[in-house]
Amino acid sequence: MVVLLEQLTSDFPGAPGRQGPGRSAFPGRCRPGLPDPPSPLPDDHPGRLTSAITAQEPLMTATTATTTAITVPAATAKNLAAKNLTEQTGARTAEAAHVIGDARERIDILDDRIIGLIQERMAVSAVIQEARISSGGRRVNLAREMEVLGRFRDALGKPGTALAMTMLELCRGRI
Ligand SMILES: O=C(O)C(=O)C[C@]1(C(=O)O)C=C[C@@H](O)C=C1
Repeated sequence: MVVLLEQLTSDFPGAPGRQGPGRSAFPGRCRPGLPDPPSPLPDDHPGRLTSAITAQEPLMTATTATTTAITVPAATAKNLAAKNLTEQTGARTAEAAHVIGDARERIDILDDRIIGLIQERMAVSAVIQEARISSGGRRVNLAREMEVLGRFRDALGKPGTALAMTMLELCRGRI
C-alpha cells in the first residue's frame, strides 16, 4: 500500500502545492508545467471531499492549504503516475514520456539561456543607441539592421528574418 498526499490549495499561481515549474508531483525527471491532471480518485472516494471544499470556496487564499492522506495499492499509485506522465507529454508509452520529460527539461534550460542572452543583447544595444543619440545621431541605424537581418536569414532562413526583426524591436523599440 502507498500513501498519497493530496494537497489542495488556492488556484493562485505560485500558491503552495500548485503545479508548476519545480513542483513535480510525479516520479522520474519529467517536468510538469502543464494543466493539473484530473483527480486520481474515484468519485465516491473519501479523498474527493477536499475537491468539493475547493469547489465551494473558490476564493480561498494562497495561505490556505489542506493535506489529506489517501491510502492506495502500490500498483494503483504506479499506474496513476504513468498515466499522468503520458497525459502531460502526449506520449503513448512511459518510455517515450520519460524521453520527452528529460528533453523538455533541457529545452527549459536552453530557453532560460536564450532569454538571458536576449536581455544581455538589449543592454548592449542600449549602450550603442544612447551613445549615438547623445552625440546628436538617431536611435536607429537601418544599414546595420540589414546586416543583422541578413545574418539571421543566412543561418535560419526566412523565419530567421522574422526572429531578428522581433529581436531588433525588443532592442530599439518599434519604428
Ligand atoms: O548597431 C547599432 O548601431 C545599434 O544601434 C544596435 C542595433 C541592434 O540592436 O542590433 C539597434 C538599433 C539599430 O537600429 C541597429 C542595430
